Amino acid sequence: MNEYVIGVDLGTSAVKVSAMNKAGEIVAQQSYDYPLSQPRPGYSEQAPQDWLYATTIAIDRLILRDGIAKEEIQGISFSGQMHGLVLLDENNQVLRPAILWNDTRTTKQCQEIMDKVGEEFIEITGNRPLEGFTLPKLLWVKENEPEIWAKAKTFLLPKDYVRYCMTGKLGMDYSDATGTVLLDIHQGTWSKALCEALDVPLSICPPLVKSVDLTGNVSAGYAMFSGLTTTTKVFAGGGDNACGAVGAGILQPNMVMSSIGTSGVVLKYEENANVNYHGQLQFECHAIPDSYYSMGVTLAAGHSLNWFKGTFDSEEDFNQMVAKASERPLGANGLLFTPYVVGERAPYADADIRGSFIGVDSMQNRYDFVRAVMEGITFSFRDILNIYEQNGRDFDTVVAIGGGAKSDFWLQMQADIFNKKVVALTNEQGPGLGAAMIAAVGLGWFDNLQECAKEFVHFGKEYQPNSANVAKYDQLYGLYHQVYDQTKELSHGLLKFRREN
Ligand SMILES: Nc1ncnc2c1ncn2[C@@H]1O[C@H](COP(=O)(O)OP(=O)(O)O)[C@@H](O)[C@H]1O
Ligand SMILES: O=C(CO)[C@@H](O)[C@H](O)COP(=O)(O)O
Repeated sequence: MNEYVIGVDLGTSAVKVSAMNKAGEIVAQQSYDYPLSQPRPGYSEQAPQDWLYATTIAIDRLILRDGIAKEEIQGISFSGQMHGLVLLDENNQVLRPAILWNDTRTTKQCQEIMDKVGEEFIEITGNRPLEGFTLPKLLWVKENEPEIWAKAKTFLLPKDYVRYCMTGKLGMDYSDATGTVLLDIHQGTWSKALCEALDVPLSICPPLVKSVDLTGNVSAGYAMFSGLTTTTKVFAGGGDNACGAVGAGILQPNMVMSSIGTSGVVLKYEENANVNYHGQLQFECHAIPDSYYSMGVTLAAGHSLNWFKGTFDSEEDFNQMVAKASERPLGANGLLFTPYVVGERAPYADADIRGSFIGVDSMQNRYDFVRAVMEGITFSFRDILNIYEQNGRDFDTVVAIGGGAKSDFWLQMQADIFNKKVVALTNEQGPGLGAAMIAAVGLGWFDNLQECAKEFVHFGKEYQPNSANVAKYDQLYGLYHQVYDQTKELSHGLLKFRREN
């Protein structure tokens, strides 16, 4: 009998499931999209049930379309979009739509946290309270929806909810728990001090588990619902960036990952918790036990390109659109774009900033705009790389993952804008691959994730910086970097206008 593990990558736009064998080969992949609801400026929600149905359909397609027998699925694990708040009542029923990582309604609650706890918050959690994180979302529900808050017994993150539905067991792994900013990163426990200071019951926090821990087998109920078998073991998994880093082989400090998914991430492996970026970057537990990572997040990376495509022409696919953009001149005929279309997290923690095109000229065409969007997203990654450099961090290789890494053109652009070697994976499945690796280690196929990486992670093409392009992009970046300060007041004024009218 063949033996497979399944990595479930629960993203913001879709769930992608990958079945892998012991040799680290991807034998089948399926995906299923789900909608995102943005009912008001700054709001971003999804229905947890959609994640469950989509995941189940995608796994069933592996069985029905790809011929994987249910008994061959030895283990399943997860990579999940981080920070999203799923609130459950005493019967573990969902109380309201999940409030996602890119929802920025909680500026007031973030301020309250700083007023009540101050700089000690960063000491305890390794992070500044930002709108995207889970704790401010809990405080928002408490303040704005008291009737729901009164019924709330447990909170989970997106992938934990799907895993709960599969196994009947509640739990959250450390890599995702850091992203709630309720975890004491030094003690490795939920922070009693923060719960007390902010009047959040400690009992609302689920049991903590390690990423590679077995959380249970597929339950009889889920087996009946899905057609899977109760012999399949389900392992905790991790936040998508922790899993992305595992799947991209970011297992030593000289390597950095860049991920262009819905969000954009520049991530660095950290050996211990004694690093301090003063809240400028996020600090998280890794899926690898007793390891950590730091990262800066661009809220709308792929989302900016997706927004542009959907708003100005939905017919073309990404490959066609990007191919035509690659034929436009570097610098898009004098057009700059800042990707702040849903606010920003790094390097500017500013929920009210919005994007801009600067230098619009009647001789530019649609593909200058596409190119400017791609360049602007990549400049925002450079802003984050600058923070690492200013903190004396040294690295030589950037491993690129996410939907954006499907494009050769964008990979070369990253090498040119970062002035670093950029490496792609042979199969761009960073987070899903990381999740499958967690299941493989959980099953005992390998002693640890580092050993598993030797078998499962395959680096592909390398992109070296082109010195002529590096010089031109340096010049443009100098201009890009001024746009935030020069558009901030205008952006804030426009958002205020929208809210008042
Ligand atoms: N062929 C392509 N070339 C360039 N960018 C692409 C391509 N396909 C997808 N993308 C970008 O990748 C994004 C999706 O990335 P993905 O990692 O799948 O997102 P998520 O995990 O957040 O759902 C899209 O929004 C788009 O911007
Ligand atoms: O908020 C963060 C990380 O802090 C995001 O990276 C989310 O985890 C969503 O990821 P994608 O859907 O873009 O993969």
